[in-house]
Amino acid sequence: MKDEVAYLGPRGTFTHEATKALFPEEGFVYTPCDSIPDVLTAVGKDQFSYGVVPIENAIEGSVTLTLDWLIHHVQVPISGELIYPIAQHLMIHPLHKDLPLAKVERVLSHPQAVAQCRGYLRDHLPNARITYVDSTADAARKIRDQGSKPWVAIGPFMAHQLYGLHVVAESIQDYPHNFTRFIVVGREWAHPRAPKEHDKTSLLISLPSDYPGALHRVLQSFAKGTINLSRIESRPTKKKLGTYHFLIDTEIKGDHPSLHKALTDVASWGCHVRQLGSYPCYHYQNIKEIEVDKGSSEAYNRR
Ligand SMILES: O=C(O)C(=O)Cc1ccccc1
Repeated sequence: MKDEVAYLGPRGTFTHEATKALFPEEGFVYTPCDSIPDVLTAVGKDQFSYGVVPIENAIEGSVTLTLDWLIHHVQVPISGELIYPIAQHLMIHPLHKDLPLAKVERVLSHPQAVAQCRGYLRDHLPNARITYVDSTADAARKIRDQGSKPWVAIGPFMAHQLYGLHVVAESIQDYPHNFTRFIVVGREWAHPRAPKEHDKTSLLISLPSDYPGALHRVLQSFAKGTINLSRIESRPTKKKLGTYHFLIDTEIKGDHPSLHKALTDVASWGCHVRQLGSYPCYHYQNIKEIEVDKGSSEAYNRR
């Protein structure tokens, strides 16, 4: 019986690449889902052992859909992380491979991919209409299926191969060193061969409403336990403008006594604490023997 891994599909997404790097063994079946919520919901219903979705990008920041779905809609633990290189390519149906960019009428891609290439699009495709779709490979598939339309997609090198498109321009993201953090959700997991970079515990902390300086006191509790915080981000509670949940990533194992002490302290004076997961973190550089997107590995090597 093979363990099933759901990922943001269709085949050819960056998430597909990351899934192959995270689960390289024969013993897994990869199943593409249409959207990030579909992945997280299906894992939450135990339809899959694992799920893989993007959570943060080096240029555009957090994938807020992932964060909000984890906060408000599902209770699935984060069980792993991979930092993976991203190279965005501009691709077009072969029927239009000689079309001047000025004649392109529409650009399709995932919001994150569009945001990573805003400068390029302003300079080279100022008149094209932006259409957001659920993933980069979904955009490539639509260009294949809408052959006669003068449209382009932004996405991974592998997507142009899978969907028979022509690459108009490679690595069009506005900044070099473009990486995305992908998370594994579901069952406990560790990479079968790669050395982990470090452990991480992600927390969701909600402050008491009537406590001036509460956030400072939370940070003090971590500082007192010499717990390094690698990220802190506020997300709306969606209940009232100006009220937030705080997502805090700590570089410590979830069962470490120092973390237990800090969280006991913050809970004692009215904070609500939810552990989103405690998990090993990996970086692409340590996962050498995995098939990767040509553009991404080239982009990585050009870092
Ligand atoms: O995985 C994909 O291809 C996506 O569409 C999500 C995404 C978009 C941009 C960078 C990383 C992941």
